[in-house]
Amino acid sequence: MGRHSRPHLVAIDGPAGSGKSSVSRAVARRLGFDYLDTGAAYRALAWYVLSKTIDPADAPAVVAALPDFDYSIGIEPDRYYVQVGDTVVTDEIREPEVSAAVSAVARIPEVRSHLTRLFRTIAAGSPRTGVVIEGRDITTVVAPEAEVRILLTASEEARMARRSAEISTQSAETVAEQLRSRDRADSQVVEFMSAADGVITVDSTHLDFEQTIDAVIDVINTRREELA
Ligand SMILES: Nc1ncnc2c1ncn2[C@@H]1O[C@H](COP(=O)(O)OP(=O)(O)O)[C@@H](O)[C@H]1O
Ligand SMILES: Nc1ccn([C@@H]2O[C@H](COP(=O)(O)OP(=O)(O)O)[C@@H](O)[C@H]2O)c(=O)n1
Repeated sequence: MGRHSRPHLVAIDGPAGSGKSSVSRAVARRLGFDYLDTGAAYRALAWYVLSKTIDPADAPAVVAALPDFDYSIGIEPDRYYVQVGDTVVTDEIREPEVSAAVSAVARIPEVRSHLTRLFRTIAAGSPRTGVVIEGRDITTVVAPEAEVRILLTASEEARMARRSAEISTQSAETVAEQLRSRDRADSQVVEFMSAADGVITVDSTHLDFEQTIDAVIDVINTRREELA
């Protein structure tokens, strides 16, 4: 068994509601890996910008706020938290106001390069055998060298239904419209609707949660055998 007999990085991209966070966390748990949710950092930055009453569309003002953006995240699958400075924002970053502001900060190139560096540092600091990293540009920009690269997709209908089942404070139509408009804005900046070269697509439209975890584990095991 060589040093490369196990994948160190598993990169998972996909659109909103495809199951990236929940599936990545479950896969990490099963493998004894850490789990890095990159969307949380974009969300936390959007939360931070709003808390400073900065307009998320004011790119120079957002970039000027980056040096003071003191971010931390729990990467153990069972100790997930998101913190900015001394404030725990794990729940706040899922609020509709943050979801509505996040694409504006995510389209700023300096924000992307700043956070990309941060993600690489966090992943490199993991004491575990491997890390599952999940987002929109992990397979292409953040960790294109990852041993396993997966695009997790699901039909728009399935994704909207899953997300609206989670959010009880808004109507299904509102949730769906917000998700569609965020996907549209995000896909102008990064390509996550089709798989890049060497990236394996897992379509979860007709799979339940457990079946999706199994499908991702199968892809990882197949790659392990190829690399062994
Ligand atoms: N294959 C699946 N079948 C049904 N529900 C799923 C499946 N995968 C994920 N979910 C559920 O869908 C919702 C959205 O998943 P989430 O992991 O938050 O997606 P993402 O991180 O891609 O936005 C969650 O409630 C999750 O439990
Ligand atoms: N690698 C990433 C991850 C997230 N993002 C941005 O962060 C937002 C929130 O990501 P998320 O993964 O928490 O979103 P959901 O798909 O879970 O709703 C996305 O809508 C993108 O604007 C990004 O640009 N690049």
